[in-house]
Amino acid sequence: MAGANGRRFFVGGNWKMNYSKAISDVVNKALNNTKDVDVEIVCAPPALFIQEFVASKPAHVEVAAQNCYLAKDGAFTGEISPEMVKEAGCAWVILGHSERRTLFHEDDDFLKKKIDYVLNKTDVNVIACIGETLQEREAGKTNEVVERQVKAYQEKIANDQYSRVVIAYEPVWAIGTGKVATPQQAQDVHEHLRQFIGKNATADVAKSIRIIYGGSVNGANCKELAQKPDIDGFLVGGASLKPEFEQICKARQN
Ligand SMILES: O=C[C@H](O)COP(=O)(O)O
Repeated sequence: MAGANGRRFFVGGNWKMNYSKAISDVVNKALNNTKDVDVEIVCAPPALFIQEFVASKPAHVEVAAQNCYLAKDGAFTGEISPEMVKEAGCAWVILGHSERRTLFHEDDDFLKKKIDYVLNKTDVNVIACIGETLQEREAGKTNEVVERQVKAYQEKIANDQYSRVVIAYEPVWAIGTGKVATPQQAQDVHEHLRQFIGKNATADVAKSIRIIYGGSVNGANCKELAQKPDIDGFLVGGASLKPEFEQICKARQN
């Protein structure tokens, strides 16, 4: 069920390169306590453990891959295809995470091709990440950077495909640092993005697209962030592996 603004709250848990049986047990315990919560929950374990998680997770939780390539199969050592992601039980894939951009040199042009492939060749949904570095923020370039990044994705998203896309705004300086953006800082960027996305698509898209925030979200700061009108959920790293993930999934509840 969607919220008053028509957008269903969305919480993603990005496990990154972290896995153990103990972590999986902790997450499943937290998730089992979210069955009656009106929120879309999507967890992204490392690729090798997707099928194990699919077999153990509660039914209301969806699964994402943390990345994929842009072909069905072939000589692409180390990669997995969107089709394989789907076959393993994922309804979602995360694209363009800042760690992929920075450590693995994925740029807007490459990500544009990836989102094109995923949306047009499969029915896998996309969590499309964007976000500025500290240097870019301090130089007053936040809007310029996120506009460039989101526009690259938008070039390949047809108006009727936006329901399959969630935009994750993750300021790089807030990821894994404990320095969460203030609710107002995040709201300002989300509001700007919503208007910008609408200009490149339609007013209906602007109204319905879900824009989630990521960067040091935890059980203590999630409620205040969740009150902001343009924050439609979270992409959570570290805290998605802990019992507090339950509270984060419940951030919009009274
Ligand atoms: O994908 C999640 C983000 O990178 C946030 O990670 P974090 O919650 O550990 O800061």
